Amino acid sequence: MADVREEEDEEECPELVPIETDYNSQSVQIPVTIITGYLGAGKTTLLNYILTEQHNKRIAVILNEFGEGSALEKSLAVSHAGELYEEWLELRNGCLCCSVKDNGLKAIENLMQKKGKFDYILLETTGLADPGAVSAMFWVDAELGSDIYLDGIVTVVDAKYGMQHLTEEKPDGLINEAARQIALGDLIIVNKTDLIHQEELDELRHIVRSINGLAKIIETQRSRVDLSNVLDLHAFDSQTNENLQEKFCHMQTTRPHLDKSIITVTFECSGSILEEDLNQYLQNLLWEKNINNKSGNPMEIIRLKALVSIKEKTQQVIVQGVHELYEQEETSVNWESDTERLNRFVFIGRNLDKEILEKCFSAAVIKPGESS
Ligand SMILES: Nc1nc2c(ncn2[C@@H]2O[C@H](COP(=O)(O)OP(=O)(O)OP(=O)(O)O)[C@@H](O)[C@H]2O)c(=O)[nH]1
Ligand SMILES: [Zn+2]
Repeated sequence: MADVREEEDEEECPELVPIETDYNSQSVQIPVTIITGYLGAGKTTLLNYILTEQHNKRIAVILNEFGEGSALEKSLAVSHAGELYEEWLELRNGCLCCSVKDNGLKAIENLMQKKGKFDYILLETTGLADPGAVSAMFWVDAELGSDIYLDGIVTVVDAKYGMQHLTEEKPDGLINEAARQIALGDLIIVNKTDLIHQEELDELRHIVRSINGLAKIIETQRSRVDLSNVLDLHAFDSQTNENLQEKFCHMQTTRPHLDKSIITVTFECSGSILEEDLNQYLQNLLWEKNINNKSGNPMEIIRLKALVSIKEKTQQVIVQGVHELYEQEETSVNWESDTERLNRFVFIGRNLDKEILEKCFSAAVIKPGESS
């Protein structure tokens, strides 16, 4: 990594080269951004756009074909029958590309060996993939976790067909893939706006927001989006803390728009919680699934973010969750005073009931002034 930088900066006076802590630290962590979205929404168009834009990064692109029988149409990919993954291609700006057939982890390991050659990974999922399962790859493997981190999930929505994808009924009450992809997005790109009228666009935007009350929504044509909106989002680590604080102020619980629809629920609750009680609350919700809504249906959490106050900890703790996986991380931010500790939660999922979610958490909280 250092060699690459030196080559680049060869002509410059060394004293003027800014010190980037990332490059100086022992192990450089490489961010991975997952690009998801329904079939044909504009994911590859977005990848190509990112690669050709000015970004001063060496980007590795992984095209992910988990479980898909059909051949990739990608002009970027090279096909070699019978091989797990395919040749690396050199792209513009020294970027790299490879196509992953089955085992995402293997491909990333392969990538890691070439780590010196790039500093960002973009992973395009197939249109029907559950980005939650893909993002889990970066959470379950601790060793990998030390080299790569999940930066964010970008969901591309087809402005013309998005509504149709979202309203499609699934058998046996399964979650609609298009809705799940929106629920998991940290950034949602509503693409192909050239193909629809403003009123349709407003309606689609409204539905997207009703599903995900947390994500930033951007409208595009040909997936042309300012790269600062896509890369380095830090959506899954404690650097989001400030960001999250600010977002909470604007965010509210959304109302369902479609049948069995996915919504966002937010709430605040003051006080502190014992770590074991927090784990119990999250595990009841995510693992046991024994917290039901008023109709008796278990709540299904797809995405969760929270800022919590753990008893005896001076620092704010951030909780991140995707489906059954969750993680707590201490932030660098201290609580200002013991009396003003405010826990804040965002849940995105199905069959959610704000009142019940809040009540269950609140029951485990030690209110200011109370002793445990
Ligand atoms: N009219 C219009 N067409 C677009 C726009 N963006 C992309 N397309 C076209 O839509 C088609 C699908 O785009 P891709 O980028 O391949 O979509 P994808 O999500 O990667 O598709 P899959 O990988 O097959 O799921 C291509 O023919 C693009 O040229 C847009 O903003 N407007
Ligand atoms: Zn594609």
